[in-house]
Amino acid sequence: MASEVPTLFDWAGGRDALRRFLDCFYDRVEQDEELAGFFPGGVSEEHRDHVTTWWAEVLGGPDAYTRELGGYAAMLAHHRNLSITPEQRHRFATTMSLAADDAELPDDPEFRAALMGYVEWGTRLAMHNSQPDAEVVEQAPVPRWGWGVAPPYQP
Ligand code: HEM
Repeated sequence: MASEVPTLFDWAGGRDALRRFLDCFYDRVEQDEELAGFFPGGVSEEHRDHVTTWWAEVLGGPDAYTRELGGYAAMLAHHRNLSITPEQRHRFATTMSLAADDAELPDDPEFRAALMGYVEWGTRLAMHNSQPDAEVVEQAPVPRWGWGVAPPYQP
């Protein structure tokens, strides 16, 4: 039954696992010649914490980004005018895949396909919205990502 399918948040291992993932990611970003320039002085504790809260909500956990951190509009505002290039977007996305390995997130094909589906979607939107002349959707709910076509196989 569909109601028995776990959320991606629970499958990942909850907030602690997502924080581990994002720490591995931003530790790589800080050393990356393509991406480090976005975060002068390094990626702050506050940034790591806020982005973890975002990811938790997207993957089906608590909706704290919406309730406490300004929701979609706040996230959007952080990306405006960053002028992300296709090369930077690609590096960002592939670095997330490496960070998922570093953090030892579940490596079943279904989970990783769903995770990287969101990364591909999110980075393309971030790149679009970051262009100085972008037409953007200012108000939208925080997305809720699911398993797509391949939930865990449960005989
Ligand atoms: C799946 C894709 C992405 C997600 C989920 C994401 C998530 C977020 C969130 C939630 C924030 C706001 C944090 C807060 O509330 O304090 C943020 C800020 C930021 N993001 Fe992203 N982001 C993505 C893609 C990108 C890309 C592709 C880049 C650049 C290559 C980028 C660069 C930044 C920067 C520089 C900030 C901080 C801006 C500031 O503090 O003014 N993001 N991101």
